[in-house]
Amino acid sequence: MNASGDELAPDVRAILEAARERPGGETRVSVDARSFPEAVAETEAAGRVPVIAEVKPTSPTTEGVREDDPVELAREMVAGGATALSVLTEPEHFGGSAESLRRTREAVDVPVLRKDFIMHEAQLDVVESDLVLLIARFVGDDLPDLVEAARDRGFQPLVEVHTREELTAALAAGADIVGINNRDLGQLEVDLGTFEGLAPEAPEDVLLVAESGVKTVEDARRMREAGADALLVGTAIMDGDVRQNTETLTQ
Ligand SMILES: O=C(O)c1ccccc1NCC(=O)[C@H](O)[C@H](O)COP(=O)(O)O
Repeated sequence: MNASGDELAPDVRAILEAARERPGGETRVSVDARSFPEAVAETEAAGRVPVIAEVKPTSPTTEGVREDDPVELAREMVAGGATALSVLTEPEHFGGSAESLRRTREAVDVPVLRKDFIMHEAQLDVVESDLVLLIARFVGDDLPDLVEAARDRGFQPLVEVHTREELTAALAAGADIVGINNRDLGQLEVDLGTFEGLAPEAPEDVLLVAESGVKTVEDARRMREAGADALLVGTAIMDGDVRQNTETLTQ
């Protein structure tokens, strides 16, 4: 696997370089995590679509910055029916912070994903969350150790993949929550066909999250029909009334 940064979009190379330099926490965290699989099952039982709504103030592919208090946005997303939240903690390219995550998790009772570009173990110790994102392409051969290190701290690791090779690596590392990212980190292009192509390769007992590019109810339906247990949605929820947008996608 390629963790070197070759063939990545310039924005992604910059994200990766900054991530490598970012310090970790000084004290090992220990999390009493809210169960994401249980939250998904409860949403399904209620006949709604499990959505992880993302508090994403900005990104390399978004115009402008949303300056609202992340806690207020998060509350609106939960009121709109979000099963879980994703909070960006990457500061330089996504406008996130560990403090936003800490405050948000305190204010809601749904599971919260820490959305960042974690490169080494000490970076797991920056802030508590229920789920933590590990990107297979970025961490390369360190993936099994990072999955174990995350679980040792009580986190539920969400391992992100984009290719068959990365999916194989995620499963070999013991991942049981896998995000298939429709956004290609090489060109930053989004293709919902990525999820459709890879989802059948995952075992039944793996919880599958369709990440990126879900904009409409039709997109959501398409991902669910392809086997998505949950959807991770940022831009389409952040653009306008976040409560209304979440309600529309979770119905
Ligand atoms: O969203 C970006 O512009 C981006 C650019 C470079 C690397 C990663 C990026 N996004 C990370 C994500 O995984 C998305 O925030 C997440 O899947 C939600 O996607 P979307 O609903 O399309 O905003």
